[in-house]
Amino acid sequence: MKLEELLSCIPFYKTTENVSDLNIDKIVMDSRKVKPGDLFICISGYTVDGHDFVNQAEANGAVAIIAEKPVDSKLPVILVPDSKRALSILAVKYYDNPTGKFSLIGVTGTNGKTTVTYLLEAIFKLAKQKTGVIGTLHIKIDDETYPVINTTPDALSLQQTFDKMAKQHIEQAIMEVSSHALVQGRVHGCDYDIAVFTNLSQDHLDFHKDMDDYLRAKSLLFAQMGNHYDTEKRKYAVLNQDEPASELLKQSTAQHVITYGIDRDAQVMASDIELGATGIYFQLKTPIGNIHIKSKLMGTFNVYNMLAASAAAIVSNISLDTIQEAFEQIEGVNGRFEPVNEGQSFAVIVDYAHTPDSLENVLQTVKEFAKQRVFVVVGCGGDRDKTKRPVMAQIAVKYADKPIFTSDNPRTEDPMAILEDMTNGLDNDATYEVIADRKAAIHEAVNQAADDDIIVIAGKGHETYQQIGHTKYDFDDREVARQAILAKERA
Ligand SMILES: CC(=O)N[C@H]1[C@@H](OP(=O)(O)OP(=O)(O)OC[C@H]2O[C@@H](n3ccc(=O)[nH]c3=O)[C@H](O)[C@@H]2O)O[C@H](CO)[C@@H](O)[C@@H]1O[C@H](C)C(=O)N[C@@H](C)C(=O)N[C@H](CCC(=O)O)C(=O)O
Ligand SMILES: Nc1ncnc2c1ncn2[C@@H]1O[C@H](COP(=O)(O)OP(=O)(O)OP(=O)(O)O)[C@@H](O)[C@H]1O
Ligand SMILES: N[C@H](CCC[C@H](N)C(=O)O)C(=O)O
Ligand SMILES: [Mg+2]
Repeated sequence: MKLEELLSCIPFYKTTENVSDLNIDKIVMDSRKVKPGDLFICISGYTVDGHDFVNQAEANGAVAIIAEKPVDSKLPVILVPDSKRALSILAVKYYDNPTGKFSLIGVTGTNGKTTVTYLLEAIFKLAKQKTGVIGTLHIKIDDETYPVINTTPDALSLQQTFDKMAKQHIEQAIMEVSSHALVQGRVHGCDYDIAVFTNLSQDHLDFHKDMDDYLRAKSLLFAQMGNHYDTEKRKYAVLNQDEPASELLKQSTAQHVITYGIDRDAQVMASDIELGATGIYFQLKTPIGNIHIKSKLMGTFNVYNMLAASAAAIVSNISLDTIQEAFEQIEGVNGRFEPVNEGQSFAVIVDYAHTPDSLENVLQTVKEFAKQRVFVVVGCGGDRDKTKRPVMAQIAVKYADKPIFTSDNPRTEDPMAILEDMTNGLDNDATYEVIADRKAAIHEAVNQAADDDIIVIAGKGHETYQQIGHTKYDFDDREVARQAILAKERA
């Protein structure tokens, strides 16, 4: 591509020399990945500054540099005021605005994003649409999956993925949009047709100043929906009416709003909810009719997830029959309320609850049908929100008969210091165990469990590693639990 044509989307840039004859192969933001002919864009990160790697990009064959401050280079340098902002705009231009070529749903909120995207994928697939999914579990294009580092990828990888989706004729893309991504502009230039909000509760207060700041981050998704009132392709904000935070999101969008809820009057509602030990039943009331829903998912929180997905599906012209059938067919989501069953006489459930609200929801759900004791094996991630640690410990002690505090992903923190943050505020008479080694903690819970007890192993869900320091070691809660059960049976 001609560099000048690519740059036509950027106003008032400056160049150190004339670039009108220059062609670039592709845009690259990591100097280590530059190949001859590439354009290297310098991004100031949280860890390092991409401007410090210009020489490496040059040595790897870059033909030009985009920077937001002067750099020492023999190559032509294009100076922009904000290279992170320029990155997303250039990526959209380079990949020819891929999200204009299919319908795009963005899902944001503290909890439930992965679940809602999974539900929507199942619905659209049943409606015979070709789907693309981007989120915590993977990138999935039709039936092909690719690994991910972030829930929402950086702007360049994102537009590249969308381009791949467009080339494979994806009709409906569904993605999780994290608050980090919104603040960092990773989704600038995405043309959302529908933006879905699940809920807001405490998380990421290491990154966001306070809960207001966190909510403001979420509101960016709704503010970024374009202004199209085209009746052929309406845009919708799907909001949780029972969630006070939705009020600000409503104010943030100029688009149509469709609400869902259980407690307060909404356009898409659930009533006559029955929460069983093997699933949920409820009446789904919508502007286009009412249906009965039967699902193997568990807990009131999953009723909310199904409401959010139903509302987004309805405004995408999916029939109620399809929604009903999709929900009935769906097995659990990978690592969310996932049972580990080796025929043992007690239940083991692996869940991705890593926030106070999700932990409370899961334990409440389990308590509702527990015949005997509830165990919880839980820790908190290192290099993440420290303020959620004592709250999660309080919740564990409140709901579980046997809380066992352990390590999640300690990352660069001392595991014992994280455990102290968790347990420091607990009452003196609180009963719990601390076993820092996660494998040992899971084995202990399994060994102690008697008939009809329930063990919840929370926090890591689908993760197949444990990050200690900068190293990721193989670790899968489900596999470790399975081995523990088998070892107990052998003993
Ligand atoms: C705090 C944060 O958001 N960090 C993200 C950020 O990393 P960073 O700013 O540290 O990047 P950096 O290492 O300083 O690099 C800066 C620039 O220099 C370049 N570089 C670097 C080294 C080199 O040799 N050469 C070079 O050119 C890099 O390619 C980059 O362009 O930009 C990276 C690329 O986009 C992200 O992968 C990374 O996410 C890290 C892995 C992360 O853990 N993020 C978490 C907090 C996060 O974003 N989580 C949310 C989900 C949260 C939730 O839903 O609960 C998510 O969307 O994943
Ligand atoms: N609507 C909900 N409200 C509260 N808790 C929920 C909800 N849906 C799921 N959960 C809980 O949160 C955990 C994570 O769910 P899910 O992976 O769907 O959320 P997420 O928003 O994608 O999380 P992440 O921010 O890590 O990507 C689940 O394992 C469950 O414990
Ligand atoms: N997207 C979340 C995932 C947390 C998962 C939990 N296992 C942890 O490591 O804290 C984060 O990066 O904060
Ligand atoms: Mg997720």
